[in-house]
Amino acid sequence: MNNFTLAYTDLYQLSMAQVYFLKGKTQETAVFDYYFRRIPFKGGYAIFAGLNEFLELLENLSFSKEDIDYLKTQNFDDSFLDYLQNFKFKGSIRACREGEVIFSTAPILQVEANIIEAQLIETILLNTLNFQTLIATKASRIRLVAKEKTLLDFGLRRAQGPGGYYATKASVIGGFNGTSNVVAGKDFNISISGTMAHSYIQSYDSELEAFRDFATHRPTNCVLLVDTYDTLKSGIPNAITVAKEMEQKGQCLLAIRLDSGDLAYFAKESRKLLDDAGLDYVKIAASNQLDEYVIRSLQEQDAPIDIYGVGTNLVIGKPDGALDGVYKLAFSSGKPRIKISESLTKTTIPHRKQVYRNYDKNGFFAGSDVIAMIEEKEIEMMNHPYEPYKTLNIEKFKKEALLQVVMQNGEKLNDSPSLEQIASFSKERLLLLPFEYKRFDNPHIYKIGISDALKKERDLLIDSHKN
Ligand SMILES: Nc1ncnc2c1ncn2[C@@H]1O[C@H](COP(=O)(O)OP(=O)(O)OP(=O)(O)O)[C@@H](O)[C@H]1O
Ligand SMILES: O=P(O)(O)OC[C@H]1O[C@H](OP(=O)(O)OP(=O)(O)O)[C@H](O)[C@@H]1O
Ligand SMILES: O=C(O)c1cccnc1
Repeated sequence: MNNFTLAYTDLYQLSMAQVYFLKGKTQETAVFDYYFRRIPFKGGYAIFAGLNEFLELLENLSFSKEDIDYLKTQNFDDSFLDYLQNFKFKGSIRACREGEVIFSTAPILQVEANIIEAQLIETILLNTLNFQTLIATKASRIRLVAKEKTLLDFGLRRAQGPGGYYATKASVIGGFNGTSNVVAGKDFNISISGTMAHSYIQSYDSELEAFRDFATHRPTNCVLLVDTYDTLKSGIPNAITVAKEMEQKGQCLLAIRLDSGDLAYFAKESRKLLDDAGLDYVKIAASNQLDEYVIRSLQEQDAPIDIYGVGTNLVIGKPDGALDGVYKLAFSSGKPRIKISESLTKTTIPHRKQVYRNYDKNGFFAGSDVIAMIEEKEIEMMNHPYEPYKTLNIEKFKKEALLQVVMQNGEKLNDSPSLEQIASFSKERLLLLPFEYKRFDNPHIYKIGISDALKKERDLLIDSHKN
């Protein structure tokens, strides 16, 4: 699916890059931070996703001859277009591991490159990381309430165009088990599964015949959709008949699927009918506008649902639809850089930085990360980034540096982890986050602070610009 070129960008990146180029800034180093300001879904954490695709894209990113021909029609300077023709990203990147549990304000990733390269990759970076992080976070919330139940992504048909491809991948990072999306299954080695549509049953004069043909010609992992006409009076009795016929052939019906009505009620009644027929191994799948709240409710109602198929609400990241991740200049030409805003929360944090996660004595996340200057070693205090008098003593906590070098001279330093490895890392990390931060309603606020040294630098820079 990755046939992007560097033209996958916003025009202003190219306009700025041309100015840098014509001003001879091809050797000028810049550092940019990637972070977001607000945790999506009013939640207490997010899950970082998309890093692997981003690094792979970046290694191969260039302008095609057709891109350059097109740019020739857009009033760019010929010498700049010659430079773009040979463009290759040669910078370095430090980042959290993909799957990491992340919070607002602290950099998740830092790019260091010549200013033209660093600027030109902004759009594709944000486009890749914001979306996958949003969807992995949504998936993680759904996993939290679904406990050990099987979660399948059914969203491709309602995704924002091709976004569905990466939504499927991100949903696995957040804890989904499989997908109906065939191409994502193939490319990312995700287990694919599926049932049948109402149209298939409607196309027959008899629901029973429809089930029977399906079971005969597609017996492996066969799931029968039982709600086309009357779930309890027709769908389930017909499914039982076909399950019994399958038994005669040494086959097993995997599941029935409910797709409308009161899913808890129908699941309970269906379970009874199946069990009474000696089909306790036949699972119950449910779908229909599910999200973390409906699934939480179904779980609380003890609905005997084994498999949840989740589509729209997952892949479009409803209700947020976007992560507000931003890419901000922190350092260039040997100087720290800042963007000042009326609102302190929009004032950027300058310098090359490291982010440390604090651990409590039991090895769980202690509820705070501190952003420090990259060269700082001992950090004893952290300051609220925007409220001057709020400080926290963090001396006693064990600390872990979250940003590690993942790309140098434009080359990835490590082999790409498999999706399974990323998902299992994410699961392990989420286990270290106390429940209060995972709560949907008014979750505990995870503290992000800045070190004394960084605060001093930032405030000096604000003062120097104000004067
Ligand atoms: N027992 C339940 N507890 C909580 N939410 C449920 C329960 N059963 C179903 N839901 C959810 O309630 C919503 C019902 O939506 P809607 O009224 O559109 O469904 P429906 O009328 O049964 O289905 P359709 O319109 O597809 O025939 C869905 O999001 C569904 O997942
Ligand atoms: O509700 P979502 O979470 O988005 O899950 C996917 C939905 O897509 C399908 O319906 P659709 O009406 O498209 O096709 P169908 O005829 O197979 O039901 C499926 O039956 C689910 O209801
Ligand atoms: O396999 C299914 O049941 C399925 C796939 C996509 C969307 N809705 C349902």
